[in-house]
Amino acid sequence: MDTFKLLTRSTNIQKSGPASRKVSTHQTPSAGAPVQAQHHFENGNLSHIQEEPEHRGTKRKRSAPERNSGNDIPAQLDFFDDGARLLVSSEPAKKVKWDISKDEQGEIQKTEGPEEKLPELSEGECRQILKKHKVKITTLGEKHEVQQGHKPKSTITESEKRGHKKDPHAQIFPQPLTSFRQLRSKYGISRRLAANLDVQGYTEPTEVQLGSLPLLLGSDEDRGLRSQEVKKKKSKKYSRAEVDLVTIAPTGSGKTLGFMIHLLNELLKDRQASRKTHSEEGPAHQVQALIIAPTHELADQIVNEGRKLAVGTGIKISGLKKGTRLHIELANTNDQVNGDSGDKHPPSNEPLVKSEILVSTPLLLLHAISAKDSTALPLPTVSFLVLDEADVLLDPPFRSQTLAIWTACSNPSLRASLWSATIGSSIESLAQSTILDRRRNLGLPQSSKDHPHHILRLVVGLKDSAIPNISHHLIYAASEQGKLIALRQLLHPSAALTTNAPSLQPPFLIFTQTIPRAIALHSELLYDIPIEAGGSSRIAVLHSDLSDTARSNIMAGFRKGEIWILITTDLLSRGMDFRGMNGVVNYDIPNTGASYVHRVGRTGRQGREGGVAVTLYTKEDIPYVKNVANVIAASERAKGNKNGGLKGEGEGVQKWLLDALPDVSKKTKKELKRRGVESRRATVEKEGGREARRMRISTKSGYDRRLENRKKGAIGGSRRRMEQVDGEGAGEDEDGEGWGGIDD
Ligand SMILES: Nc1ncnc2c1ncn2[C@@H]1O[C@H](COP(=O)(O)OP(=O)(O)OP(=O)(O)O)[C@@H](O)[C@H]1O
Repeated sequence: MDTFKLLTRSTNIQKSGPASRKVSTHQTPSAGAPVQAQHHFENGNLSHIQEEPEHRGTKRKRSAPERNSGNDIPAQLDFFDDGARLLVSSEPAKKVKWDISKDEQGEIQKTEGPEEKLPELSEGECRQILKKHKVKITTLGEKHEVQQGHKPKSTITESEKRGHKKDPHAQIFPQPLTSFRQLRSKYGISRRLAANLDVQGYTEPTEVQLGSLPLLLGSDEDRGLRSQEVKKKKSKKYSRAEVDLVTIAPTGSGKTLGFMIHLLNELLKDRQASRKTHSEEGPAHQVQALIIAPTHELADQIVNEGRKLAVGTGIKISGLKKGTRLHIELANTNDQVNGDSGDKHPPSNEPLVKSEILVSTPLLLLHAISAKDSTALPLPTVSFLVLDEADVLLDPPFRSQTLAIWTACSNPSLRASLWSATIGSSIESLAQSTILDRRRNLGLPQSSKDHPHHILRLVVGLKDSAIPNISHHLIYAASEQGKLIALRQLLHPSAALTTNAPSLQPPFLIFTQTIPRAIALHSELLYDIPIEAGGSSRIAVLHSDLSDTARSNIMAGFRKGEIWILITTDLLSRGMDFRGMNGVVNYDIPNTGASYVHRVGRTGRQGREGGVAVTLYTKEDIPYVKNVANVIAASERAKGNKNGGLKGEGEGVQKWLLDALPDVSKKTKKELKRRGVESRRATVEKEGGREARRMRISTKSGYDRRLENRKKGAIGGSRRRMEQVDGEGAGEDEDGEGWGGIDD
């Protein structure tokens, strides 16, 4: 089953270099055009950018390794290529040699190749590079000391010219990160971390990393918030970035790596600093960074990714387990409640969770820090809070939990960063006010020259839009039965040859609106895969009503390629990174435009071409489907498909359809977001079951169903009668007397 092993992003920590990745020669559709680290908006890569200033006559000495020319991808990133190509194209001479051996203290002795020492780019060059990669960074919140010279003239307002206060939403142009080498040469990340990045095959930053890492790792000069002249005068000492960051970047663009590099670097620097000042480290493995994610599956994935980067650094990353308490007193209370003696956890400075980075869902973490009266106990050791999929975490039902955790982070130097492919303005404002209120409540100074604090927003590409490198199909299926027929057509390998249906090869995900619908669809499709191909074991259903163990077994099966088709709810719509995912089927339309963006973003990751997103809709969906149609049209426009996107037959959204679909009112949108299409929630108990019958997932006619039910009833009845007879006989001995049990 090598074909489907492409999904494996996780389980084992990679020990060897990218060239030794097990690659398949099989070309799946989503292998498509080769993978590029930067992909979404720029056909070229950074080599173009680096050439440009030279074209314009700026002399720049570059010791950086050459990148593959043109649109050739770095061999390390071409997960679908065959081994031969990897051997031919990887040029060992140009790779940094990280000959790492550990000494007794776990320190690294290494031999490094040449480090990339690029001179500072001028403001114009920064602006050009960021623009080319559609990276836009603005300051939010407090008034900032933005250098007049750092602002494009066109954005300087009349009042600013007259010397009034500067626009708080000014665009800034930080030094972009044009290669991962700069992480070491310019931002001084640890050698081990740099080596781990190299081993994992990361050489070229993606757009979101290009923009976010200088903001998080650099100084105010690197961020374009203070003139470079100041920097030249000052020695470049380590100082923690006083930046809270809101990042909005497309699905699959590498946000996880962005925040993980930042956290690991900060924690390693902290450790180094505390070694220097106290000649010893602080308490080992104290929780210093929290990463909150909406689902267990995503939390597990983050832990896995983090561990690969943390190999050999001594930094521990773990996922919070059910029932774990973060405070000694809470753990002891638990013991007392459970009748334990209480001396299991004698008061000490030993942390209960021995990890520097803790990843959790909001509810689990809140339980871990909540006292009996439900108040959240403070987390003073936490200096970093990362909200992955921040928009969903700051929306009901997670909002109150997330805010309670945020408030519990009482460390004055807490830095927060929020990441998602979709963050609406209301969530952005909530984040901003939470940051500012928290500072006020802690009595921290507002941003000033001496205590600069910035809230920055980074947007990559078109805000809140679906990635342009997948093909979107919006298919009208009239009724529930029609949807099932359409789905079976998609499942049939020859569908694309005989009809206009898009080609959809496993592995793929199918999303439904509710858990009962996912279960119903699963039992309907269970026997659609021929026995010779693995039969019912190839298809599975995953939802939050399953036990944790069942959930992780299914995830492991899907990642290993044993399961080809996974039916699920929005549980897996966010953050999950399955390599080589060929498609996504929205069996039920998503509740919001953002939900569409995230669901379809499970394919086409890292810029892979060939991913397919199919959305089926019925006449019940017509009042709501414009939400989705608008997102598809925007994505097609981003592709350069000006007419609204009729690229292939049945692909995208045709303009006439977009015009014909009714607009969705604000009220309806709100209701839809909360409940989905109401008729799909109907149960047999309601309305005499009529609506439920209409929305049922089944191809069987009413007549067949009645026959089947009668048959089932008859079988059930006869079984009950048999049991009754058996029951009457049971408990009687041969003499017909009741059994009296065992005498003492
Ligand atoms: N610089 C890079 N070069 C090559 N691959 C990268 C790079 N950065 C990240 N990746 C890979 O890209 C994939 C997607 O990354 P990630 O899961 O972080 O995306 P994301 O932006 O968080 O997406 P989502 O919004 O869906 O959560 C991962 O498999 C990751 O290993």
